[in-house]
Amino acid sequence: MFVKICGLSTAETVAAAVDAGADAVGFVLTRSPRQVTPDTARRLAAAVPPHVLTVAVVAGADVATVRELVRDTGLQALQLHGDYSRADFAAVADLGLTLVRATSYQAPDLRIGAYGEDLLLVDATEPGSGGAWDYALLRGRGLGEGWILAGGLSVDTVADAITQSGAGGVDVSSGVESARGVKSEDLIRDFIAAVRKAG
Ligand SMILES: O=C(O)c1ccccc1N[C@@H]1O[C@H](COP(=O)(O)O)[C@@H](O)[C@H]1O
Repeated sequence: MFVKICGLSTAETVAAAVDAGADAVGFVLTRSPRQVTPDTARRLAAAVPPHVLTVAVVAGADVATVRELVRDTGLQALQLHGDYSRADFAAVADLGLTLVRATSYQAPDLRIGAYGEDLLLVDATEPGSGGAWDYALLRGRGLGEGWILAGGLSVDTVADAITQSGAGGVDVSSGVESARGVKSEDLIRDFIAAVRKAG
């Protein structure tokens, strides 16, 4: 089971996620209570071992801005939330990053690779809001191998969410915070332990 901890902004919480066994860590480069600058993302990611995927998270910016944001960060993956077309994905393919298409569970084209992406992240309608949804809606929908579930997951709900949805990975932001935008090292550890137990 693939686990991504998103919205990290301090060296301590990045270390907690890595030490607890996260497969990926996300840095939000777009308007959010968790927003970090590209410089901060680069500094934080430099301390992450290469086996942990470092992900730039961007929502709604045009392709030129996306390219500018990730330039020089050294991050390994790009997670795009919003109304991006197949042409937009093609226009960032040359960056050589692992491409993550983040989309709502209500959107069409729920299949890995439909836009040339490497990973499909299926989220609530409002990314980063902590809003949960009916994860069972996606069970048996044939999304492809290893799609990632997101939206309102927490230590208490993640095991059931995995069972209900059949997802091969999970992503969390709000559910590992002590206050909006403030990550908790204990919750990060507890969340990853809950996923490992379930998976
Ligand atoms: O975390 C954010 O603030 C954020 C902002 C803009 C786009 C995506 C964001 N995070 C992603 O949102 C989902 C679920 O978050 P939550 O657990 O419901 O808070 C996840 O994919 C994050 O990567």
